[in-house]
Amino acid sequence: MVEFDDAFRRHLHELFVWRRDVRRFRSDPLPAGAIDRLIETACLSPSVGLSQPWRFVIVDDDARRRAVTDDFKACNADALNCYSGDRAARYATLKLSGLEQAPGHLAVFADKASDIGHGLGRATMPETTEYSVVSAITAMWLAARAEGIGLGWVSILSPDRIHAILDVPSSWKFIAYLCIGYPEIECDRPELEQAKWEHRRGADEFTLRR
Ligand SMILES: Cc1cc2c(cc1C)N(C[C@H](O)[C@H](O)[C@H](O)COP(=O)(O)O)c1[nH]c(=O)[nH]c(=O)c1N2
Repeated sequence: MVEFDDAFRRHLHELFVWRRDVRRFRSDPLPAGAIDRLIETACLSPSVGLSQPWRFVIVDDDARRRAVTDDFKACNADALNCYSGDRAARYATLKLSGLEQAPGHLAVFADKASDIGHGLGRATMPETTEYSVVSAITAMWLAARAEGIGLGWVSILSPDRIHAILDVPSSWKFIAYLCIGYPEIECDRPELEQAKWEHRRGADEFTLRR
């Protein structure tokens, strides 16, 4: 039996406050096995029917990393075109990936064809497969921060292109491309808030009582 005291809870809250989406990485390499350890922690996450649908691809190959970065640049240029005026000018100043600096690249997929878990919990809500994978990424994000490692989620990518670049089974649905490394700076405020793109709102704005 493990118990968690007030000091631990306060510390854990600090972890939530100081977890950041990181796009600016130092060039120092990650310690050997760091990404594997984060994956092991992610595998402790809840999953629908204990299906563990997460699939991880550690991307070390330079050509593949360059192809992903090129896809990001193309998708980000398209995204910029969706804005106009001041919003477009502001979007153009945002740094929205650390793909070129991060020492670690990790792609995460959900295996939609796996029968692990025997379908429990998925009949009426097949999307719970993807939800399970997202919960694993969140655990990894926090575990990384606890080790001083930053993680940045990149979704400005074309899933079909990522599939082709990484040559993964067709039943795997692309969920996230993660940049992993030591952050240039630590901050308790989201970078998009600092850039005045959006501000973080309080829980009362998102909570109904019935
Ligand atoms: C599903 C998903 C997808 C993305 C993100 C997050 C999530 C959950 N975020 C990070 C996002 O911008 C960030 O979490 C918020 O701005 C809040 O900042 P903190 O995570 O609190 O630092 C993100 N950030 C970015 O720079 N490029 C991206 O493509 C994405 N994509």
